[in-house]
Amino acid sequence: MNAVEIKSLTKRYGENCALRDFTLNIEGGRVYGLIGPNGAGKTTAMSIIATLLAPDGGTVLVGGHDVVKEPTAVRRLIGYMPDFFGVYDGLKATEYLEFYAAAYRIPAGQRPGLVRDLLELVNLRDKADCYVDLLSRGMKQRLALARCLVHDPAVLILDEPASGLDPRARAEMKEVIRQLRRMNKTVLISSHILPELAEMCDNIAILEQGRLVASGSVEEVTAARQGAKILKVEVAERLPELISFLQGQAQVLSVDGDAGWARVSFTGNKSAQGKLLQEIMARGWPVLEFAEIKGNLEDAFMAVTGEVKTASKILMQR
Ligand SMILES: Nc1ncnc2c1ncn2[C@@H]1O[C@H](COP(=O)(O)OP(=O)(O)OP(=O)(O)O)[C@@H](O)[C@H]1O
Repeated sequence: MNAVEIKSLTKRYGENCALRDFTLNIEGGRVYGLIGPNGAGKTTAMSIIATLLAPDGGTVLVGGHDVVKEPTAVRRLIGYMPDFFGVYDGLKATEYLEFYAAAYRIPAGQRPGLVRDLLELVNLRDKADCYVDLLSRGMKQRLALARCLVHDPAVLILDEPASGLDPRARAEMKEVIRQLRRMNKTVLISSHILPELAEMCDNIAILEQGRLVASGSVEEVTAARQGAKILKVEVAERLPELISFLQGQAQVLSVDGDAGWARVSFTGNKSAQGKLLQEIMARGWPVLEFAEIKGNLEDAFMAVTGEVKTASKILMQR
């Protein structure tokens, strides 16, 4: 059964269309990653699911309840962690969670046990008596996640929970999310940290300029992109010139040279790859490496988003 059903969701901010006909079904008990570059519409989509923002069109159902018509029922089912949040000064971690437990009308007798369990879950048991404003950023993020779990929601909406964390804090956050999956929670998590999302998520959805451009299991999305392989072309000199040359070639969707070599999104087959290599060599570039990079989530992301940019470029040229 789908825990969240997003259908033809549209949201505009004035002239700016932040979500365009966005449709996605999120199966119960699974972890979904929402990936997209800055401004893709991830926070907008999550705010609508969390009943904090009204859509301009389309529907979102959480546990069968409409976010616009039945916000109270939806709020009972979800825990939402925004990408930016504050913690109250002068409260200890335990008091902070007890405050939220009271707000959710958890009976007073149950609160101490619940708070202990939540602190245990997010690995903050030894910080129970620490003032929250003195916790590290990673600890605050985990405490905020514990806060989202106070009312035992079935669905968690986590907007960039690992942003700004160092590698150790990210690993700890990742472990908590794995634990949520074991607890059979449905989790929608947004991030820019693609390889980490791949490890944590069952499924991914890629948003670009408010549109869903790919969704499915990590493996499916990667396989679907096989039509657009990523080639690594490394040359000893004249890289900018090579990039311009490649951009003008048939079957090249996009070229990125940020890593010191050309990352080419290429739709041709093996023989077309061979021809491309011959062309490059015939023009005198000293080729150090010419290889197909095995697909992973990051490549899929690059290929997909590159494709969208290319598509928009083509449309604009018409
Ligand atoms: N309150 C607002 N008023 C006007 N425009 C907004 C508002 N919030 C978001 N936008 C615009 O809507 C688009 C989508 O923004 P959104 O924050 O949803 O993207 P995002 O994918 O979460 O980005 P990021 O990864 O940078 O957080 C952007 O173009 C953004 O500038």
